[in-house]
Formats: sequence, structure tokens, C-alpha cells
Amino acid sequence: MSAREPFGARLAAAMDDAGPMCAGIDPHPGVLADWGLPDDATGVRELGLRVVEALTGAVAAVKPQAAFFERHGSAGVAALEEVLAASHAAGLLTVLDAKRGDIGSTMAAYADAYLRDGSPLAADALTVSPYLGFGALDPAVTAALESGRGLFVLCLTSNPEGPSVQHARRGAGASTVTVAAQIAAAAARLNEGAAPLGSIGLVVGATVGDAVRATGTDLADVNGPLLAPGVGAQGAGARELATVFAGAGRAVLATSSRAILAAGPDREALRAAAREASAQARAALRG
Ligand SMILES: O=c1ccn([C@@H]2O[C@H](COP(=O)(O)O)[C@@H](O)[C@H]2O)c(=O)[nH]1
Repeated sequence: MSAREPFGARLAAAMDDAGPMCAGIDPHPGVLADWGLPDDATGVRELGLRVVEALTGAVAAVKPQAAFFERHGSAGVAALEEVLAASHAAGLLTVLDAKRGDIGSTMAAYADAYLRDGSPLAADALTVSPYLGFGALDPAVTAALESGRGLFVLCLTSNPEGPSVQHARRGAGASTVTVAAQIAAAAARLNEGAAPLGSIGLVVGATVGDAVRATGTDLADVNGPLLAPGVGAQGAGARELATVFAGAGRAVLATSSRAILAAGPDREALRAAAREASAQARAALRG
């Protein structure tokens, strides 16, 4: 067992302090250009480090999107390692958005890469995909719980293509159950008894409209954090957060990337945009 407090407890404390907002670190080519940075590994490194420096204390967590670092090969991955290390040094929680998922034996290697003390790519939490079966995530669940880290399991994603898989039903007659509801129930079982919040969270987009009700997904009983992408560039705002997460608001960590980064590169403007997004999320989810 780890000396570190469980991720759920650390995240709950960070959200109480800074508000329920996570800033995404997504160095798109266009964002790098707007910041006057090159579209290479030095550019993504610089953007990531500036975000961490500017937003420590203003948001509960940062969420580097692995894809934008991997685009630049090994130098980009080295930049991601530096951004993670700077966040840890600053005491800022990290959610690495890499959406890993594979057969159990390979999942164990992903767990080793992202959820093990001493690994250069270790984050406080990792996004994972349950579409090889929730049970295939077991090595990551074990590694996360043993090391005081967390997972966010894709449940109802923010993109329009998600429902074709996530709303699918199994069973017959009145006893059908959706894929999303099964994922939420599996997470709830892993979080049973945890306080103030378990460490096995879900990804539920702020853009999903009526999908929580329509799929019979019980968010109120998950007892784990709910990562809510879709705020800002994908069109969701305070109203959508309040509606989608009614009854479960205290567990929600809203996340926004492009809309916050658009305020940069000026440090004070970036910090002000993040603080404003955080205040709006707090009012919508905890007001
Ligand atoms: O359902 C999901 C899961 C993950 N994401 C990721 O979040 C950010 C969103 O970026 P914005 O610029 O705020 O739109 C991005 O890294 C996605 O890969 C998501 O959008 N939806």
C-alpha cells in the first residue's frame, strides 16, 4: 500500500480548495501558433510548463492529452514527462488523458507505465477504455488503488459517435441494461465504502444532454469522481453541467482545454480565464 492518500480523497480536497475545474493541456498546432511557439517538441514542452506554472492553485488538476505530445515522437514523450514532473513538484494533480485499454496482460504494462511510483510517465490518474471488457482493466485498478492513484473509465463520452456503443442494450424485455449503466455499476462496486470519494471515476461528457437518464446510468451512486469534458470548445457550459450532473454535482471535475488555452500565452490572462471557468463550474455544480 502507498503512503500517499487515495486519489479520490486528494481530488476531493483539491476541488474544495480550487474549485471543480481541470485545465486540459492540449497543444494543438493552432494553439501553439497562437502562443508563438513552434509545432515541435520544444513547443509542447514550453506550453505545458507555462500552463502548470500559471495555473497552480487556480484549478484542481491539469489534464495533459498524450496524443499532442506523442505526435512529436520520443522528444514529445520526454516533454510530457517533464510536464508531469513539474506538476507533481508544484503539488498540482495530473490526469493523463491517454485512454488506454487492452487485454489484461498488456494492461498490466500500461499500469506499470502510468500508475507506478518511479515511472517517468506516472500521473495521479489515467483515462482508460473499458471496451475490451471492464474486467480487462483489473491490473490498472489494482495498481491505482495500491499506489494512491485513480482511473477515469470512459462511460458516456462527449463526442456524437459515443452513443452507438455506449447506449447499446443487453438483455431482453424489461430487464435490458445499457453499456454505460454497466460501466457505472462496475465503478460503483469498486468505490463501495470509500470516503469522501472513491478513486475509480468515470468520464461523462458535459455535452451528453439527456443520456444519463436515457441510458439508466446511476451517477449518484458511483461514489467516485466524474470527469466532465466538453466544456468550452465543444459547446457545453454551466447550464449543461448543472443539468447533466443533477444530483451528482459534488463528484464532478469539469475539464476544458482549448477554451482556457485561448486566453494564453499571457500568464495573468490564462490564470484569470481558468479561475473564471472554475468559479462558473463551482456555481453550476455546487451552488
Ligand atoms: O469524452 C471525452 C473524453 C475525453 N475528451 C478529451 O478532453 C479534451 C477536450 O478538449 P476541448 O478543447 O476542451 O474540447 C480533449 O483532450 C479530448 O481528447 C473529450 O473531449 N471527450
